[in-house]
Amino acid sequence: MTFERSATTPFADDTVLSEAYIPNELRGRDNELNEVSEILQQIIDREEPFNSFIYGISGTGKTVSIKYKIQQLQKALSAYDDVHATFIYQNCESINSSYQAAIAIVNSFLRGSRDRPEDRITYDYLKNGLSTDKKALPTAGLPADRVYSLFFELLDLLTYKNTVYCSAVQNAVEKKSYPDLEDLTVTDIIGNKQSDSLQSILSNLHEQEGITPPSEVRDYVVVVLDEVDRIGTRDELLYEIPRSRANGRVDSVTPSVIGISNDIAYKESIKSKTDSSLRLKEITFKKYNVEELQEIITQRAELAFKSGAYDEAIIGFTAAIARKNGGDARYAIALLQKAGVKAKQLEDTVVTETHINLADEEKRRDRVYEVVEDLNEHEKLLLAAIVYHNIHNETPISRTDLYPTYNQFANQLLESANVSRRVADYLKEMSQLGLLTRENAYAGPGQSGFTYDIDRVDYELMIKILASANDRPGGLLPNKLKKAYERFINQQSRPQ
Ligand SMILES: Nc1ncnc2c1ncn2[C@@H]1O[C@H](COP(=O)(O)OP(=O)(O)OP(=O)(O)O)[C@@H](O)[C@H]1O
Repeated sequence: MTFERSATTPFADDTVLSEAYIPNELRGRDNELNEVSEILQQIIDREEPFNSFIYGISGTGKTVSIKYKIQQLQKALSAYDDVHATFIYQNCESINSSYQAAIAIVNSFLRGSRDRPEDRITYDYLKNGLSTDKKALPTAGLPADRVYSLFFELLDLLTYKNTVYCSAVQNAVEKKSYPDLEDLTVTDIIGNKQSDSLQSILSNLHEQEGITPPSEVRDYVVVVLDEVDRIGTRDELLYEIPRSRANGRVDSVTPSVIGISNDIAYKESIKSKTDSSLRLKEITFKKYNVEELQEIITQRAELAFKSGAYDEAIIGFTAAIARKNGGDARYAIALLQKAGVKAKQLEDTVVTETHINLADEEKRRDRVYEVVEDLNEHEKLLLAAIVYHNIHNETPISRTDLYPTYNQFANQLLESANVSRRVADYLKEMSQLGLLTRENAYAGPGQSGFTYDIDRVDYELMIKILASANDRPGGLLPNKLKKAYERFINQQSRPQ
């Protein structure tokens, strides 16, 4: 097969549907954006910064709003030469301790600064200023104290003097070619070299060239810890960063922190730990309603698709689906992207509700797959038991009626079963994950209060996942369920 550009692609620019894209305007977040502005405004005003904790369920625009506001602040800061701010963004999704987060941040500077020319000076200076000559810190093995000292050393180095100023002086020296300063190094400029010629040039630069002297600039460092709940509740950077100046761990910069999380339990744990000295401001991002989702979808669809390549009806349709999924803007955008790909595969020139439906189905299947894969062995077998009863039209089913089937499956495949009380916890958890539906059906003393059911369309998927579970031959698919499923399929394919 040779490659040719598809004539039927509906996309004008699919990059606007990627997670990295930051829209020019954020819809439906006026209150939240105003609150974020309030914290960042302190920096423009050269005041003590607020620390903040941002909470909201998944897809409510927390990350994009922070990035958007930081971009705006950075632009605004160019008008003020007496403030300098460095923003560090760290996603903690795959990090499980403050220790690891500190290492990741130090390493992103050690590694990243070399790749970004504008940070070259920072890197040169870091090399001289950080008390390590490693190109990257190992992710294990260093004592925690050492890691945190390096982390705070790094924050303390991220000043105007070490970066913008240093590079302005170097440029000026190069332009004017001062022969006796040809071998000038970063460290010389920063002030360790007290030569008269350097000092007179510096004062000339301040007066004649309008380069602000470092003594007039206040330095801020804002550390954004996204998905901060992942780093757990011990030695938290979330508390250490705001206190680092008072504790003497830094003295050149004023650090602050923005923690972001969608974990309600973490939010509650923060509340109980914070005291007023932290100046920790909590901001809650509301779920999007259908109208707000429509605005977000319209904005993306207009940029992503060619004119006339989507049916207007998909806007409301997609918004309604996303609202049912917890008002999740990420889900809505992912549906647009998948629907566009579906239309292209089917060589349809217009993206319609049909493609959105196909995309939604595929995404739901992917989600079920992920959730089921993460269940423990006993939960998987409970699921197997419910599928078994569902095939026999015996659901909704109570825990009491379900238990013997689970017990049999678990004894056969795992050689032991959990007690009924534990099974109740599993069932509750699985309902919360959206795998099972749970109905209150109180049937009198001694009876289980709930009944459970599962969505019939997912049989094939469930069987597939169970059969490949836990890397064992035959997986966790009980024989009895396998046979019941095969009979069910045969009946379905028999002519009526
Ligand atoms: N108001 C908005 N306008 C435009 N796009 C938005 C808006 N809110 C969210 N999005 C988009 O939706 C997606 C998810 O947003 P974001 O990552 O900010 O959510 P989140 O609240 O941080 O979610 P999580 O808790 O899962 O990390 C991103 O692609 C983002 O650009």
